[in-house]
Amino acid sequence: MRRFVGALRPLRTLTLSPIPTALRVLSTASASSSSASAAASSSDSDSAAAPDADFDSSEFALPPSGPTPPPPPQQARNPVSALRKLRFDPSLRARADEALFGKERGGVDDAVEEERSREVALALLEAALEPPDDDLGPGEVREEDQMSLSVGIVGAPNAGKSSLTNTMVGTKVAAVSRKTNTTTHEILGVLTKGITQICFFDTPGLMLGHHGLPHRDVTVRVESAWSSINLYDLLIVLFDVNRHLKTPDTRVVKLIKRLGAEVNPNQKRILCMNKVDLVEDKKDLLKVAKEFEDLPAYERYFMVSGLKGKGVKDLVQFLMEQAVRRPWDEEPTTMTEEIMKTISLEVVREKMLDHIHQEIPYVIDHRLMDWKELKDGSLRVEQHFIAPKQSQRQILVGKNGSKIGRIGIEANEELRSIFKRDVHLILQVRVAKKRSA
Ligand SMILES: Nc1nc2c(ncn2[C@@H]2O[C@H](COP(=O)(O)OP(=O)(O)OP(=O)(O)O)[C@@H](O)[C@H]2O)c(=O)[nH]1
Repeated sequence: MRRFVGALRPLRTLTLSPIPTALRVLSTASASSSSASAAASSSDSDSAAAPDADFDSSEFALPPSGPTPPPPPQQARNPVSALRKLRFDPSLRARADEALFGKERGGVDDAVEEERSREVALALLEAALEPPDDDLGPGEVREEDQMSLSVGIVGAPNAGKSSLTNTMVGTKVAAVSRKTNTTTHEILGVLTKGITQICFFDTPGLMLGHHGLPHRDVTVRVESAWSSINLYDLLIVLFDVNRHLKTPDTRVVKLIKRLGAEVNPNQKRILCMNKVDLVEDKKDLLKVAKEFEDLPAYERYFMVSGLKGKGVKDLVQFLMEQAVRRPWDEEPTTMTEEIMKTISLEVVREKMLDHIHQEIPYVIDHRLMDWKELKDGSLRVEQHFIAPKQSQRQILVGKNGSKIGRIGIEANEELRSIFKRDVHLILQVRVAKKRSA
C-alpha cells in the first residue's frame, strides 16, 4: 500500500542539527514496513499460518559467509591511572635510595621536592595523553571544511531513480523492480567522499497533468512534490531515453520542458537520459539530446545507465564539484543497526516485487517482527507479510510455498552479501484478522 510522506519532510530534516542517518531513514521508511510496527505484533493477523506459508533460511544449506566479525576490542588501559596506582611504599623507596646512593637520602625538603616533581611529571603525562580539542579521527573532517549538496531526483515512475541512487550511493537504499511506483516513501541516500557529502532525495509523484486523478491524496502528493523541488541545491531530471525513443510520453516531455524552461538562480538543473544501455543505435541518443537542447535551465546533459553504472562516475564527479561550503547534514554513513533493519526490509520487498507481478505487493503489510544479533555474529531476521485476503496470501505463498521460498532464498543470499555475515531469515505470510464491526 502506498503511503504519502510529504516531500518536504526530508528537506526539513536537512536544516536540523545532525541526527544519525539511520533514524531519519527509518522515520521516512516507516510507512508500512517499520520495525516500530513490530510492536503491533501478530495480534493483527491469524496466528495459525500454514507451514508452506513460511520460509526459514536454516532449512536451506548455504555455505558459511566467511569469518565471523571479531569481538569488540578490550578497553585500553589508562596509563595515568596505572601510574597513580604506582605509589611506592616510602620505606621501600628509602631502602632503594640507600642501596643506590650509598647513604640515607633527603630530609623533609627533599621529600617535598620529590613529591612536587612527581606531581609535575604526572600532570605533564596527563596533558600529553589528553587528545587536543580539534583532534580528528581517521576520515573525520572539520565542520568548517565540510562541503554539502542536496540533490532532488525527478522523473516519471520507472525512469530509474532508485537504481541510479543506489549506484551513486553504493548501498541498497531503495527497492528496485519492474513495477511502477515502487518508491513508497522518499529514500534518503547519502554519499560522503573526502570533505564532500551529497544527500539524494527521491521525489515520487512529481508529474504534470494530474488533473482528473482519481484519489485526492495523489493530487495533494503531486502538489507537495512540486512546491518542494526548489529547495534542493540541484535537481536531476531523469527520463527513460529508450522508452522516449519508442513511445514518447507527452507527460514526460512536458515535465522535461517545464523544468528546463524556468531558470532558478538558486538551483542548478541537469537533464539525465537514463537506460542508455537499452538503446541499440547510439546515434538516436544525439537526436534526443537535440530535441531538448534549447532548454536554458539545464546546465549539463548526461547520458547514463543507472543500472549498469555507465556514465555514473562522470555524473557523481560533476555533483561533487557543485557542493557548497556548508556543514554536513548527516553523519557519514556507517552501517548502524537501524540502517541494516531498513535494508533488510527493502531487500525482501524488492524480491517480492520481482516475483509477484500483480497488485498484491501494494496491499500487503510487510513488517519486521524480530531482529537479533546472535553470539556468533550472525543475524536472525524475522519478517511477516500480512495479506488482507486469503487469495492474496495464496499468491504470495505460491504452490507448496514455492514463491515465498524463492523470495526468501534470494533475499537471504543478498542480505548475506550486503552484511558480510550469516543471516537467518524467517518470512511468514499470514491473513489479516477480520475486524468485528
Ligand atoms: N536496462 C536498464 N534498466 C534500468 C535502468 N535503470 C533502471 N532500470 C530498470 O527500470 C525499472 C525501474 O527502475 P527504478 O529504479 O525502480 O525506477 P524508479 O524511477 O525509482 O521507479 P518508481 O519508484 O516507480 O518511481 C527496474 O526494473 C530497473 O531495473 C538502466 O539504466 N538500464
